[in-house]
Amino acid sequence: MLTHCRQSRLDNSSGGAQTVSVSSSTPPLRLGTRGSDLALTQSTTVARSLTAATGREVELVRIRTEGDRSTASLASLGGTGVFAAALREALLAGECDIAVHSLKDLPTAPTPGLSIGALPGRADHRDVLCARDGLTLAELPDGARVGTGSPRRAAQLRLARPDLTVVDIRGNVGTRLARVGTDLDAVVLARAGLDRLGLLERVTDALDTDVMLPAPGQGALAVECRTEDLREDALGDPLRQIDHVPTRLAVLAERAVLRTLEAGCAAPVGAHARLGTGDDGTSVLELSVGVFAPDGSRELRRSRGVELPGHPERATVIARGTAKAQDVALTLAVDLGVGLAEQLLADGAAEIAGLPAAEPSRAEEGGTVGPAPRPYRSA
Ligand SMILES: NCc1[nH]cc(CCC(=O)O)c1CC(=O)O
Repeated sequence: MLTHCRQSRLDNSSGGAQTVSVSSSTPPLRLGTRGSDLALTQSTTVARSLTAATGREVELVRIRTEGDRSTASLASLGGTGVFAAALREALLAGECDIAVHSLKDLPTAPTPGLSIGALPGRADHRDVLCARDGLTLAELPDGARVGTGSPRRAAQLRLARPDLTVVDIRGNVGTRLARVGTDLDAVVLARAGLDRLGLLERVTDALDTDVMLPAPGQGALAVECRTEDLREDALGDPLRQIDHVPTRLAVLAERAVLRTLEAGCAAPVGAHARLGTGDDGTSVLELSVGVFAPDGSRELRRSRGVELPGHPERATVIARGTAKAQDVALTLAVDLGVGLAEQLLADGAAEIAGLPAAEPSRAEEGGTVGPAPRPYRSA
């Protein structure tokens, strides 16, 4: 199932990344990546920031996945994590040391032996419309054809514009964009992916969360590794250098929603959390969740906030040690997501979104979103 293709190391690569030569006794970190443009861009970004932060050389190892080969719609592939599975296999087989995933494509169930060792600062979380002739969502003509393979986006498009024809499409970002102005009037994509690919000029309308709640974790990258390696400074230190606490708190809450609803990345569920400042200067984590009937006939939206101790938004690089404030903040973030999801379930979310009747469980809490809690500076 896995095919590998060694790529040249990142030092001396063009693009202005700062790389530092290291002694030949330090082996490069091997970063497993899918071969799509988006995956390679994301992997290269993480590789460069690791090298810039630590001087450690990073080598890309290409892994081919089922998700890349299939031409079936993501909805029809059914299972979550088609993209992640091969990278995880390669990590467990020792064929690479770290793997970069789009967090939103990563199943919430923990993989024994693997952990998310770093969550770099998140890019823009929003979905955007790329339409012909610069059209916004409101300006699309009656019955316009809009492409997406995501039941979450399809449901919200139908809610916003019941007249639209939503077309189930698949393929990489470039393939989707190429259909705009030919058989489609527009497609909906993640702004983060377009940004990474240098394609922001194709955006004709940024969809705010009141119209289009993004996928939990959208815009965030996850760096996964073998849990045992995380305890070694050789890997643990570089990963801690690129970890971003506000991102970790936000996506913990969002993914706790998904897990509690027992929903996968293809479910019609949107969530977005952000760390803000309350009236009195306190840190507040605010979470908005929506579950949608796939046909756009119903929606259920709820928001909730929680005050966090200290000032996690100021901590971009985590120091080693223990701090009670961080344990408390991470727990509060998970509780926020679990609590809001339980409320949604009580209000009928499983029926509306066609989810398996979920039994709330906290057993897996924290399992895939990181190693042992580490402190932020709670000044
Ligand atoms: N499901 C595919 C996928 N996975 C991650 C991104 C973009 C980057 C991100 O959302 O983090 C995309 C493309 C898209 O949804 O437009």
